[in-house]
Amino acid sequence: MSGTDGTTETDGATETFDVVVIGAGPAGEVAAGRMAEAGLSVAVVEHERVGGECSFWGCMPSKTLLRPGDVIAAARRVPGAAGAVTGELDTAAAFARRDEIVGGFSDEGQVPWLRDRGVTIIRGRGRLAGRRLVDVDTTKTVVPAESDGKPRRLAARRAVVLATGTSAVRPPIPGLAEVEPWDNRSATGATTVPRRMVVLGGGAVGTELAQGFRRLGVAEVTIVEGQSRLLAHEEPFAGEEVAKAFEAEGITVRAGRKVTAARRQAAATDEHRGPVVVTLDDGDEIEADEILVAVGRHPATDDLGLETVGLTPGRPVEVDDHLRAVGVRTATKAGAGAGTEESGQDDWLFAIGDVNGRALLTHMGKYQGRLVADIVAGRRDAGTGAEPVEVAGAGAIPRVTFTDPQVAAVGLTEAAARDAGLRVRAVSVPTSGVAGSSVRGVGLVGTSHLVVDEERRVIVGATFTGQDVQELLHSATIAVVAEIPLDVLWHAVPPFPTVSEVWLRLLETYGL
Ligand SMILES: Cc1cc2nc3c(=O)[nH]c(=O)nc-3n(C[C@H](O)[C@H](O)[C@H](O)COP(=O)(O)OP(=O)(O)OC[C@H]3O[C@@H](n4cnc5c(N)ncnc54)[C@H](O)[C@@H]3O)c2cc1C
Ligand SMILES: NC(=O)c1ccc[n+]([C@@H]2O[C@H](COP(=O)([O-])OP(=O)(O)OC[C@H]3O[C@@H](n4cnc5c(N)ncnc54)[C@H](O)[C@@H]3O)[C@@H](O)[C@H]2O)c1
Repeated sequence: MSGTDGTTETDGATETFDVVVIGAGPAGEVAAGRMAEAGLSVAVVEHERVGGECSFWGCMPSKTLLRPGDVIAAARRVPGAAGAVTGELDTAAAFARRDEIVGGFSDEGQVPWLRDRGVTIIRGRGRLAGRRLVDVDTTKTVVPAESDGKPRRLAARRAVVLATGTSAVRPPIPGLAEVEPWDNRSATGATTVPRRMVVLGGGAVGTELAQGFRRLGVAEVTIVEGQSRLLAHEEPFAGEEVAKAFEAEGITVRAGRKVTAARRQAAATDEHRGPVVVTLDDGDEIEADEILVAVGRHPATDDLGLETVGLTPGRPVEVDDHLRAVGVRTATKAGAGAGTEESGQDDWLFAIGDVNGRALLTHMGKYQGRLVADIVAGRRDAGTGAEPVEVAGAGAIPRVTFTDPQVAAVGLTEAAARDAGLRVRAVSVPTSGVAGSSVRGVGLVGTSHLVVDEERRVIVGATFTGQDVQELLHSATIAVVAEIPLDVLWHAVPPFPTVSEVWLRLLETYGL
């Protein structure tokens, strides 16, 4: 098999590209587009919608549904504006805006970005079929009009990139499957709000959607979280502040509790599914109209043909710092006996985005997509000539939970830094203690917090809670990634009156 970059070949049975990407979510899209821009011939195989979970059932619809409640809450904190908020949140208009944002659940708006770059989109379900080979079942697509239903075999000259994402975990709780709980897809795609809702899991999905639905009009919302606090992976104060705000707006938080059983009280009718009752491990029962399960994600590797290259299905695809899959069965070596195979590192299989389990965030998947595109296209570091490495994955992952108050964090928590053996000191100040916060309204809450590596005098973690703190985060991300010494940061003067003056207060509190 031979070919020049930028061309596609077919021998009738096998179509050959430089690169085959499986999955056109944010990670796969970015990787495919950037590789095509570099002149490679690229096929991307997608069985649902170009844009993936984020565009249709994740980031975009969830943030759209949160926005009306956020704006109203922010206006109510501003004397002079508060009195102008006289009506109720218009739930129907919020859902209509969500429908616009998800393009009516069509990917027509997303496809041109790939096609304009010359990427071939193949509708169907992709599966590895051995070294550098991908089989596509073109009957398995939600866009049958673009498929002739015939099986296709694709060969990749340079690389196969797995970007198949995840789906919601449904824990094996007795009765849970039978009550047909909501997951992120049913919740972000809802067209009505239930009167009462139980949310299982107080992580990112659970907290955002619990508050979103409360503000959209759900009368009773209860979150059941197995760990001792909400957002258990963040600094302890973050989950505590979110829980306090939730309780104040009528969301009940049952932390440190497990659901042991679920049942529906009555049989479903056309109009009504009947109330659902969940039993907790302390014997309490909670009755609701819907239960949302938000307890984490399962990688889409169950039926991806991983076993054909020596990897184990049903788990995240482990990768090295160049995003190459670890443990891929290497090709038969010349001179070795027929059928001899060696297990070890091979260089053609990459896994990016949620499917590698490193950081289940759109921006991190896209970052990994850019890195893999550069590696496959042969770009090297201008200074060292080295292959690109995933620098941000090691202790510099930025994340924002879009609750009110928001939780925006990058790098290590204080506990994680200590666990990593660092000698750290943490400082914190109230986010509302600066003039920039006062002009934004009254009753604002939140904390700004830095974790400083005492030996190097650099920031290894930062967390900001409060209203609209998401835009503070990138300054912290730059400080963490660039390892800027505190004494240099002292000369980065925050403008007055902005909330970024918390940086000044934090450095002063540290002792500068
Ligand atoms: C409710 C919710 C809210 C979220 N909000 C945010 C947020 O605000 N910010 C943020 O950064 N992250 C957020 N996330 C996480 C974000 O959605 C994911 O990190 C992101 O979608 C991962 O991108 P991906 O490309 O790796 O996978 P996905 O988006 O899951 O895309 C994978 C694609 O692969 C396709 N696919 C799978 N298997 C095959 C196959 N065998 N053949 C062909 N195609 C296949 C799928 O159909 C899908 O299109 C949220 C998640 C949820 C659930
Ligand atoms: N704003 C954002 O960037 C955003 C928003 C939503 C999701 N996401 C991403 O999606 C990923 C998945 O989110 P998620 O909320 O599903 O998972 P998660 O891992 O963030 O949270 C799941 C929570 O469920 C709890 N849990 C697990 N099993 C339980 C059980 N049986 N009973 C009660 N609680 C239980 C866990 O302790 C955890 O707190 C996140 O890791 C995040 O990276 C990001």
